[in-house]
Amino acid sequence: MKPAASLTLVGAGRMGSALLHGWLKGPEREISVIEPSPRPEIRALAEEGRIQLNPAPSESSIIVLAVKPQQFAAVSEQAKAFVGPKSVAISIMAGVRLAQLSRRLGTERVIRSMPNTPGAIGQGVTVFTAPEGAKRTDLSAARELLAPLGEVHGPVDEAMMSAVTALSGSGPAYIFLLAEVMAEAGVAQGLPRDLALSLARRTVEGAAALMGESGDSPEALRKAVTSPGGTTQAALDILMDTGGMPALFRNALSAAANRDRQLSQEAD
Ligand SMILES: NC(=O)C1=CN([C@@H]2O[C@H](COP(=O)(O)OP(=O)(O)OC[C@H]3O[C@@H](n4cnc5c(N)ncnc54)[C@H](O)[C@@H]3O)[C@@H](O)[C@H]2O)C=CC1
Ligand SMILES: O=C(O)[C@@H]1CCC=N1
Repeated sequence: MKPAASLTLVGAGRMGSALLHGWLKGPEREISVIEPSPRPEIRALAEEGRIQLNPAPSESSIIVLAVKPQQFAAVSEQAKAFVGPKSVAISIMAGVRLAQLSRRLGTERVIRSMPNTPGAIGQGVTVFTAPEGAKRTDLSAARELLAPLGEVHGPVDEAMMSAVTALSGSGPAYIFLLAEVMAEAGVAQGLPRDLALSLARRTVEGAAALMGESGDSPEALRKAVTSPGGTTQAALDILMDTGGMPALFRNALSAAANRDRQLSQEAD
């Protein structure tokens, strides 16, 4: 089969590798990976001839930037060598704005996106934004590239991206923390650690799967667990009290969104 348009991934860390694995399951295409410290699995893919690792620069149809935002200024000098008039650059970096991508990469054809780690198993959600007047082909390239990670929303107004990052980009960490602290609280109630961790994990996994399969709202599902005057109500009276989860999450998301805005300033 004829390889599709060439694709260059810059940075094959946690998220870059997740993207790469999705692409390798899709239609055949020429994929280059720029990564100074490749993981063994990336080296193995290069040895199998499925990707080209650290090739000499040449114009690529699509360049995906998956390095840390703090590395972007330095990396852009290198990445620019893969960008030409026929290229579209898609960033998954937190904080780095469309205008900064354009300026550092020397092209107007840029897309800013925010995926999340469940994308590694195709269960993620990604939101993207694009400059006004972006080519339809660039928007569809972004949708196609991000689809292996799961659901894709966009293009949205760029002003939403800090909140998106705070909610769904960082969000999986909040859920993992929930499993951790539920397990610790079970230990405090006298359960053996292994059993507490296993109950917390299965509860988070099962609740997420039920939410997905039933399609019911989180609120309806919560109410279905809560017998009036029962045990759940006793716990929720604490969790939903002033200073409880609603206030904590408002503050936490505000801190994450502010950090995203700070990263934008640092990328200047
Ligand atoms: N981890 C997450 O949950 C999410 C991360 N992101 C964004 O994805 C980006 C990458 O994050 P992670 O994958 O977590 O970080 P990571 O640290 O796992 O990956 C970054 C990779 O970039 C490589 N790198 C460093 N200098 C390079 C260079 N000059 N050329 C090419 N590659 C270079 C590093 O060796 C590393 O493998 C960040 O900008 C982050 O904001 C976005 C959504 C979710
Ligand atoms: O923590 C971070 O900065 C990145 C962006 C969203 C998830 N991880």
